[in-house]
Amino acid sequence: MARGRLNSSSKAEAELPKAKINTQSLRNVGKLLSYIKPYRIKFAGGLTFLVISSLVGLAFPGFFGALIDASQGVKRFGFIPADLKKIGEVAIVVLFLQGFVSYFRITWFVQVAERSLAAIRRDTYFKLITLPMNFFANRRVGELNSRISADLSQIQEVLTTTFAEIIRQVIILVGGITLLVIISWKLTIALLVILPVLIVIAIVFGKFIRGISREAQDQLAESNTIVEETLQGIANVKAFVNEAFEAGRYDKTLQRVVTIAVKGAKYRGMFGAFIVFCLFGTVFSEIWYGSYLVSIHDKGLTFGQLTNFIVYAAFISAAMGSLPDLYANLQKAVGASERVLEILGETGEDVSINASENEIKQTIHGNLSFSDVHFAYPSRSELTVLNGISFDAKAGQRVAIVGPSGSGKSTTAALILQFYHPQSGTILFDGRPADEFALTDIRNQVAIVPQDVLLFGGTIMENIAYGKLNATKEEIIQAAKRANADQFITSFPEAYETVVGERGVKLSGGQRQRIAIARALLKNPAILILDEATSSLDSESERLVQEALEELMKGRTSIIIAHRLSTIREADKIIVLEKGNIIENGTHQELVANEQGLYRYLSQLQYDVQ
Ligand SMILES: Nc1ncnc2c1ncn2[C@@H]1O[C@H](COP(=O)(O)OP(=O)(O)OP(=O)(O)O)[C@@H](O)[C@H]1O
Repeated sequence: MARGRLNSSSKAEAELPKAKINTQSLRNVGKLLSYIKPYRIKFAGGLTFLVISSLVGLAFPGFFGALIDASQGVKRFGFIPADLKKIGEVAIVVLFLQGFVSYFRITWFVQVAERSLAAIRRDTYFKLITLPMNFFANRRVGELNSRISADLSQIQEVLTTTFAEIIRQVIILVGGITLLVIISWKLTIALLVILPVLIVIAIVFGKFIRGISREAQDQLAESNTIVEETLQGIANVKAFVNEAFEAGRYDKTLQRVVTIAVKGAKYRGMFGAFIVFCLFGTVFSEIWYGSYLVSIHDKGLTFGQLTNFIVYAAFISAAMGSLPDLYANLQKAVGASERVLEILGETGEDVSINASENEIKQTIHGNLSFSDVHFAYPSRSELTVLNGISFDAKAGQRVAIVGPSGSGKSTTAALILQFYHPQSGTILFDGRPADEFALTDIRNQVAIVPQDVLLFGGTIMENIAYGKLNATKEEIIQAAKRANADQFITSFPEAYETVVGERGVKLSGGQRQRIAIARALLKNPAILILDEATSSLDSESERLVQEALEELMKGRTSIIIAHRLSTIREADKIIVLEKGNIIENGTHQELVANEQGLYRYLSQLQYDVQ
């Protein structure tokens, strides 16, 4: 499973799929071009300079011919004298202008592309993080990540380079052929008969060889996966004494890489021989025929014209050779744009990109009710997860939700946070339906201490401040003290500046939980959801976490998703869920009194009922 996933992502990175270019797909891409609009003047300037620099680039070899002819006393163009010095002076002015135009063309294009791309990146990222949870249920993170990296980089390449290159090469191709015809139509016909055939063969052959090297790359990725897997699970490999097995497995894939690479090398060699023979053969034949035309003085060519011809022929062969790759790049960018547009077209949640607009407008005091809530996850609509749930939590009360795994406890929490919306029934805050509140008002006044606390790569200080971004240092330290976290934090040499997360210090489960509690304390919510960790902590850590939780729960409505029943005896109300139904409801004392009840049974499993 893991291997398949890793492979497919490395393949995706190697080659983005191409899309068909038609009016519909171009119209779609046109929508992304609206990001260029603010910079349209620069873009138009860049385009104009591009056309000028391409035309000048095309005209420049004319000087070579003129120089050679002038050296032999032949005057090529009426407007350029047959004087080496004068030709040199004109050429320097043209070169200077060309440099000037090229500089602005490149910097302007890159400026426009970088700025518009940053705007597209920002919008895509913002859209992604404000999309409803359900969107993420159906997609893999890796896939979404590639939208922001690979797809947008492809669009960027087209905007910065490919687009300009296509225009330049087309101008060179059309202009070059026209000039060739003017110089010598006989040589041009000879060239145009051979060149396209050669180029088509070269492209087809090149594609075939690329296919083989991609196959070798995929195979190599497969072998890298083995290394990754075994190193990650090295303890397993050693425990089962499977070193020899893994080495054999790795060796087998390496052999396959070598076989494919050797096969590729054979074709590559043939390709090289073909290029040497045919391409140089063509060049030789052209020069041979050209020299013959020069030798028959009356209807023939001048030396300068032959030189020009050779240079232009090189230009147009390069243009013909590069266009297929450029076109393929364009196709990939069209595909990438369509995928990015798909995300931009999704409907996001009602969250503003301006933090000031997300501030609390309506205060919630902490009364929470579920009224006949029915819910099924949109991605699995056939499975009813909550089947008519109704309960009340008055402001300041502690309500515990217990029940077997899969009974719908976490789903209830997700609904309180408005991650999903019930198909029927209502969730009420202070007696008013949730949809009468701004989404951000609800989420700003509900905090969750999750089972598995995710710390971001950054300092402990920053991680606690995630609960209130504008918190002062004193507030953060105060929250950490109340969460029983200050002591362990200050025991690190860098205290609050200690970097945690993937590249930093690893914190224990209990320490991470206390950071999460400090975060929630800073947020100071009216309603608190505690998703109790399933894995138990050692008793000292447990005591510290429990104390911190007591501090956190003070004075606010707390919904406790409990796995260990010992922690909820003092709850004002315990709701017992089974398969999405509330089957029991009452205080600990009331529920253990029910001899046939599920709660009593679950309690007996964990400890003796008292
Ligand atoms: N994102 C989701 N998409 C589809 N189905 C889901 C999703 N999350 C949970 N479910 C399903 O909903 C049901 C209830 O899951 P939920 O996580 O609410 O149970 P739980 O009581 O919290 O379980 P546990 O104690 O194991 O955490 C399960 O059948 C689960 O498979």
